[in-house]
Amino acid sequence: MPIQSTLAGSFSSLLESTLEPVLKYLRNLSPLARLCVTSGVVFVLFGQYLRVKSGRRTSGCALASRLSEDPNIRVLMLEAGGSGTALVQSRTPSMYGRLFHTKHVYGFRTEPQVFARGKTSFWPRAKMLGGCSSMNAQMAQYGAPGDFDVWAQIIEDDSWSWKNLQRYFRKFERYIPHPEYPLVDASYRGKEGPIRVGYNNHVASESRAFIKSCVNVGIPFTPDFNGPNGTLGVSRVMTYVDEKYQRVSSESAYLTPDVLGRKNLTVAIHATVTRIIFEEYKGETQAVGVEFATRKGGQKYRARAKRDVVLCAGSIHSPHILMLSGVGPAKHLQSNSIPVVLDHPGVGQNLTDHVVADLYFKNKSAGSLAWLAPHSIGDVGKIVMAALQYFVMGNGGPMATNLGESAAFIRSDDRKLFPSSKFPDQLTDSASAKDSPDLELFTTPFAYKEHGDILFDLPTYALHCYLLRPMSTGEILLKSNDPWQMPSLNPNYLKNPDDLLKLVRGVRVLLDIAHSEPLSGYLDHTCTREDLDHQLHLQSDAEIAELIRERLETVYHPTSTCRMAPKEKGGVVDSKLRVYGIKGLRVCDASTFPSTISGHTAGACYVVAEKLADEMKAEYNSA
Ligand SMILES: Cc1cc2nc3c(=O)[nH]c(=O)nc-3n(C[C@H](O)[C@H](O)[C@H](O)COP(=O)(O)OP(=O)(O)OC[C@H]3O[C@@H](n4cnc5c(N)ncnc54)[C@H](O)[C@@H]3O)c2cc1C
Repeated sequence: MPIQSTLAGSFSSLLESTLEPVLKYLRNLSPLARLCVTSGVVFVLFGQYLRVKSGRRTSGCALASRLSEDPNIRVLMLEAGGSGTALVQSRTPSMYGRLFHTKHVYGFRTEPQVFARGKTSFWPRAKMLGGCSSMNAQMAQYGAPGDFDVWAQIIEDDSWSWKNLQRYFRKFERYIPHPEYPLVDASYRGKEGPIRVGYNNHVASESRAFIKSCVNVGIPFTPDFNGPNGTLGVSRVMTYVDEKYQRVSSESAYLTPDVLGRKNLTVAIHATVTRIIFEEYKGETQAVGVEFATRKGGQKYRARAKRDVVLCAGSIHSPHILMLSGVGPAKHLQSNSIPVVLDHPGVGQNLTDHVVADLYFKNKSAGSLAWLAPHSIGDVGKIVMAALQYFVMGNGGPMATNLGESAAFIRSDDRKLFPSSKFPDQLTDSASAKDSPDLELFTTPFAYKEHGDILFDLPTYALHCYLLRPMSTGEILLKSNDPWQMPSLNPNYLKNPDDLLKLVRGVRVLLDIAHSEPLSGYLDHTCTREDLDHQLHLQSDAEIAELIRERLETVYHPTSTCRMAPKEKGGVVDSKLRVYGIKGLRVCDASTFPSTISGHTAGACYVVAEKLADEMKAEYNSA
């Protein structure tokens, strides 16, 4: 049956019969959740246009907010989790790690990584409003200009080039000038966007010293990683932390009470999309809605869309939902007893993730924040004082650290840092341009293992090196056709040998930095403990490579599993983020990145959503 007539003819009864259990469910939510979901909005699902979006995440909140600026566009957003802004661990910049093993997070583990000692890697992904922007490290570096020019080349559409995306970076951003950072050219930063960025986070003296030590080993200072001169250099990291020292997430910025008060926007939480519903119309397959449930084994609900279903479920769940719905590699779907709607070999492929190797040092100054995980009465005292400063006096302090405080973006073929006499190998250049980096070095005010599960019993400081342009890629596959069983994740870390060799270079330069003044003055290089890295510079490259394999972890940036690229090149969506071969179905999140970016992924997620919102509004209004 044609979609238009279904909506025109029978949508009110559909609303009552199909969604009454959800309405009942919504009425039974806790007061806080009620506020988030209903907040003056009536659960109305038809109008001039109807969209259904699954998930309310980094990209999803931005898209829903922008689309619903147009009163003619009706938006229903479905999110598997609850509110992020309601959680103190999300709002407080230093506390996001405390969410990792809670019900607000999907605690994925990768398949054993054969090139990294067969270890599995923990991949926390947010299950809450705002998605991973509600629990990320708040580092606001958006990648290098060349990354987006590569995107434009891959998808053969110049609207994705750096030059043309500038207006979207400015559109989401509201830069808060900071007296300590007068060198930033504020005229280059966005002024009126919803996402507040600036330098309001707490920074340890060691992280300031890191910047000077980097300059001393030959890495130039840059005032702004997102400035007109590109991203190479060392600096303090700009953050998604506001003037009140609170996290700025996609939820807090885009879903304000005003936005939630719009009559044409409905946000439902604890609503997990289990599959997309398709219908055949005039010989074409069309997405007409989604099926969702509040829990495994619970009642299933359906919501229909008049125009588009937009998946914003992130790099793991968007391909997962597509495959569960019959859109993916045909043989793989069949082997999981899923009827094939469309053979789409690219779905779940091209999984690309940034990996990090951590170095641990004993901190001999008073600045270490290792006491945030207390080991003594003295540590507890420090926590109490910090909590008073942050929560009672409201003036920030150590609890306002985002942990990733300073960073340097470098190239592994920089001959000043890596002279050919010591590093003779010619490694494949995977950077996006000659002035784009392939390695990031960053600091944290204490050392940790296993994503913070294991801490040291002494004051520490940590340096980290991560690979920005890995050449190893992997895949996401189904484990079964059960939507509640999480898929298999295999990023194939270090499959390409050059990835490891670049990390070895990164670790080498980190060790130089650690042994250069002024940072070296903070670290106790006389310490010989084997679980610390004060003697690591004495080891061979082969030994360092083994240490990297052992310590390798995700930096939480999986991308490109529903890649925007020509279909014959493994693309899943076109340059308007439409799934090839299916009408009314789009994807809008990090899964669509044509290739990964040389930095932190949240900014590009906002850009993708801002751009799509503009294009959808224009498209609908001209229809
Ligand atoms: C610990 C951590 C630290 C990070 N640090 C930084 C950083 O410092 N700077 C930076 O720029 N980036 C950082 N990132 C990465 C960045 O936050 C993500 O790349 C970005 O937020 C991804 O956005 P997204 O829209 O693709 O998906 P997500 O933000 O992951 O959103 C997906 C959403 O979909 C929902 N969902 C999933 N499945 C379903 C379903 N079936 N039905 C309904 N809803 C569903 C989820 O609950 C979630 O809300 C970090 C990420 C993590 C996890």
